[in-house]
Amino acid sequence: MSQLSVLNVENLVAGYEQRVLLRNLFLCVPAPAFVAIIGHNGCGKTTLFRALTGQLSYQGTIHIGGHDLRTLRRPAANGVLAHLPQRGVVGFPIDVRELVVMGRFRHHRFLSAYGAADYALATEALRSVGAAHLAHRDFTELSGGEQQLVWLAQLALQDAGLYLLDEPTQQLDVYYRRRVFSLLHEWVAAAGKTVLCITHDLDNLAEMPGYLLNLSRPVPQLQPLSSALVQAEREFLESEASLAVKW
Ligand SMILES: Nc1ncnc2c1ncn2[C@@H]1O[C@H](COP(=O)(O)OP(=O)(O)OP(=O)(O)O)[C@@H](O)[C@H]1O
Repeated sequence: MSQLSVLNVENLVAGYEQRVLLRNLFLCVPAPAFVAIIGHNGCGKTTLFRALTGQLSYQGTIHIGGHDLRTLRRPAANGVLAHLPQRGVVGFPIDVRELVVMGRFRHHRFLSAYGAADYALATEALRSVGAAHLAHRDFTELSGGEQQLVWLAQLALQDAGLYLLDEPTQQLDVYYRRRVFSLLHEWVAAAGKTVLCITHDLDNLAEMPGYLLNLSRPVPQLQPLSSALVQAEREFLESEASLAVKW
C-alpha cells in the first residue's frame, strides 16, 4: 500500500442480497486529492459510500488513513472520515448556526456546551459556503438548496482527513454549484483534505484538478480529470451501449 494513499480499496465486492453492484474494485486514492465519482442512476455510487462508512458488509479490504476499516468502529464519529449523505432530515425547529456548530462534536465531551470559538468557526463555515445570511433562520423552514448549503457548512467543521460527499450540489442553482466545487477545490489545495464527491454535475468537473471514477465502466479506475476525459465519459454515459454494460 502506498504511504501517501489515504484510501486503499482492494478487490472490493459489495451490494445487496439480490445484486452485486461493486465487483473486484481496486482504488488507491492519494492525499490530498479531489475525486469525482460518476455513473448512471443505480450503478452503486452510494453503495460504495455505505461500504466506506462501515454501513454495509463487503468482501475485500478497505484501508482508510492506514487503518483497516474492519477494525474501526463508527469511522465517521471518530474523525477518520466525514460523510455528507444525500438527504439529511431534521424533525424539529433549530437555529441554523446551532446545527452548524454541531460539526465540532468531536472537540467536545458529551453534553459540554459549545463556546464562542466554536460559534465563530460556525459563522465562518456558513460564510465559506455563501450562507452567512441564513445563520439565524429556522433550518426546517429553509429551501432544499439552502439546507444543502447548511449541511456543507457543518461538514466543513468536522476536521477529518477524508470527506465523502453524496451529490452535494444536487439541489443548488448554477451559482452555488460552481461555488461549492470551488470550495471543495480549496479544501484540497489549501487544507490538504481528500474529497470523494458523488455527482451528476459533469459541467463543473472539467476545470477541477483531481481524478474521475466512473462506476458505470466495466472496470472503474481513477483517471486524471481533464475536459477531454469529462467529454469522453459524458459520451459514454449518454450512449445506449453503456447501459448494457452493468445490467
Ligand atoms: N438496501 C437495499 N436493498 C436492496 N437494494 C438496494 C438497497 N439500497 C439500494 N439498493 C439498490 O442498489 C442499486 C444501487 O443503489 P445506489 O444508491 O448505490 O445507486 P447510485 O449509483 O448512488 O444511484 P443514484 O445516482 O440514483 O443516486 C439501486 O438499484 C438500488 O435500488
